[in-house]
Amino acid sequence: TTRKLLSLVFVREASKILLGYKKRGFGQGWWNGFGGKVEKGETIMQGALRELTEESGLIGDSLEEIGLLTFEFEGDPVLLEVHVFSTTKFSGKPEETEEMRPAWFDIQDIPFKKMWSDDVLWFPLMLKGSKFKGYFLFKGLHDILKYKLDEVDKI
Ligand SMILES: CN1CCN(c2cc(NC3CC3)nc(N)n2)CC1
Repeated sequence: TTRKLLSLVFVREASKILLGYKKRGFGQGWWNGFGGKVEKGETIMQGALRELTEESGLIGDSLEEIGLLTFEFEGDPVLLEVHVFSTTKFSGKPEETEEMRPAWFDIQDIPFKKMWSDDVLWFPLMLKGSKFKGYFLFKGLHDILKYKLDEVDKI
C-alpha cells in the first residue's frame, strides 16, 4: 500500500475556529482546515506550517499534533495519512488566497453539511481537546462504508 502524507491545521481563538473555503482541487466547494502534501525534505510539522501560510496568510507557531486520520477510497491503493494539528498561537490576519477563502466560525456553528463527511465524526473530539486516531473507508467522495475512531493519549 502507498501512503500519501498530508497535513491539516486548525487555528483556534476563544470560541472560534478558522476554516477555509476550498476554491479548487481536492475538496473544492467545502470548508476545511488548511493543509496539503508534505514535500520531500520537510518534516510533517514544517509542511503543515508552510501550507497554513500559503493557504491563509497566517504564520503559525508551535502547532500541536492532535490527530492522525487514515483514509482509504474503495478501489484506490493510495491511503491518505492526514496529520491533524491545532494552534492558538499565530500572527497575521487571515487572507484569501488562490486556494482558500478563510472565515472564522463559532464552534457551535461548524458548517458540517459543507465539509468532508468524516468531519462531523471527529470534530467533537478535537473541540473537547482529545487526541484521536481514525481510519475511514470511503466509497466515492461522500459515502463512508466503515470507520474506526479512538481517543488516544499519544498520537
Ligand atoms: C490536503 N487535504 C487536507 C485535509 N484532507 C481531508 C480529508 C478528509 N477526508 C478524506 C476523505 C478525503 N477530511 C478532511 N477534513 N480533510 C485531505 C486533503
